Amino acid sequence: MKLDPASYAAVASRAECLATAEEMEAALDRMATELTARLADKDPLVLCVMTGATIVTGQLLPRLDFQLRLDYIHASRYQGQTRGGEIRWHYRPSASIRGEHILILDDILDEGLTLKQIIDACREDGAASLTTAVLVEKEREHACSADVVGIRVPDRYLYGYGLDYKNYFRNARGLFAVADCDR
Ligand SMILES: O=P(O)(O)OC[C@H]1O[C@H](OP(=O)(O)OP(=O)(O)O)[C@H](O)[C@@H]1O
Ligand code: HPA
Repeated sequence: MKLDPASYAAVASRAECLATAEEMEAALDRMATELTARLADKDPLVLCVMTGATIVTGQLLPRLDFQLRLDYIHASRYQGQTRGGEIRWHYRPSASIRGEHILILDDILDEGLTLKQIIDACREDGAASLTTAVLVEKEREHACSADVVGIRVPDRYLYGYGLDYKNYFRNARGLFAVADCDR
């Protein structure tokens, strides 16, 4: 569904900035340092979890100054809504995973159900090792944890840096929480 320009502007005007672009860049720097320590000698296969992880992947990879390869994996459970449902698999690169040191990159760990299913899938497909990294983690319980986290924020509905609100705002420069009335 499309958001009309007036509604788009109203959502943006009511949203609260939780982290500026500068703070998100600092989070990406910290992630790069931690991932370099873990993976620089592993020739990892990086899996970008589509679609939300496109921004963190694009911003993080140039900060990783070592040998790696990039592929993607696509499982989603929000479908443009603000509450998650059943996981839908769109692409699972099973044949490429066996024997590889896998780095799963996602934009957010919320309930953790998406990451848990992706971890289970990569184990089932024979990954040699698994490292997980998320740009944002909500302060709440999760079905699984991530090894590397960029920034931790309160449990509100977020957009920006890859995170969408009704399929919009992935390009927002900063991390924003929508107002309760927009949730
Ligand atoms: O921890 P969870 O509660 O499972 O939520 C996290 C997942 O939700 C979002 O994906 P979404 O299904 O919205 O697809 P998208 O990447 O296309 O936005 C996000 O990109 C994570 O993959
Ligand atoms: O807070 C969120 N915002 C956008 N996408 C999401 N997917 C899980 N949680 C969120």
